[in-house]
Amino acid sequence: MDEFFIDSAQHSFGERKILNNVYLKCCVGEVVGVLGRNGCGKSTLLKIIFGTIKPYYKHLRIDDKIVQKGFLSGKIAYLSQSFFIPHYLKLATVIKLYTNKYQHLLLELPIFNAHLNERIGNLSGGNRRLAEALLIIYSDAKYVLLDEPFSQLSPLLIEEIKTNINAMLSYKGFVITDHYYQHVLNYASRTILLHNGCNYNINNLEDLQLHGYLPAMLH
Ligand SMILES: Nc1ncnc2c1ncn2[C@@H]1O[C@H](COP(=O)(O)OP(=O)(O)OP(=O)(O)O)[C@@H](O)[C@H]1O
Repeated sequence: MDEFFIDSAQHSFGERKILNNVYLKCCVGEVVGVLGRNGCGKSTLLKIIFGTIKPYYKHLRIDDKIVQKGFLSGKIAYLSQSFFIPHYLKLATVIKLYTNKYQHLLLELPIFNAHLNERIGNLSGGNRRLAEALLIIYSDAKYVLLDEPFSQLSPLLIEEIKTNINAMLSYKGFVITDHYYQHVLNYASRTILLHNGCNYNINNLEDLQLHGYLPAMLH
């Protein structure tokens, strides 16, 4: 099966229980949205899947194989909330370092082409965020976890992210967390909400109100 899932994810920081019993599945060809209030554990969940947080318990399967840390399988890539590429590297160098199979697609992108000889630290904050997101989207990994990919981006760059995810959807599955909930709800194939350490399926704004993510009198 071309899918990964994490089941029964449980994690606490000290006495504070963050994830109680969380399930998340992602197939190749779909974009799964993950919403939730600040501090509910979205990044923690993605880091557990990627393998940089060791949870109290989890069952992680990638393409029918039980896996301890996602990154060790080579099939999971994770875009964190903070910049991860050294500021002094030129974009052209970074593309060669971070991509392989889909490198030619990335090099052909007009938005990248204009900046190839620039150092990544000299790009505007939004363009740097976009560049890092595109490197992860076009990485070799089959499943891509994007932690707030739309934050700092103007509407045109948000569309650029979506266009490039669409371009890779036949090869990959994507998980996206973001507080731009309308973008997530409208764009994702399906969406879950993390709340009180558990996951809930979300179909519309009313579901988000029901679980207290949105104020009741929004519309
Ligand atoms: N290393 C850590 N040590 C202790 N507490 C932590 C640690 N990392 C995260 N936390 C706490 O765990 C909770 C969940 O954090 P997490 O970053 O997963 O939330 P989030 O849903 O991604 O939030 P946001 O939407 O604000 O990015 C928060 O209360 C946070 O303060």
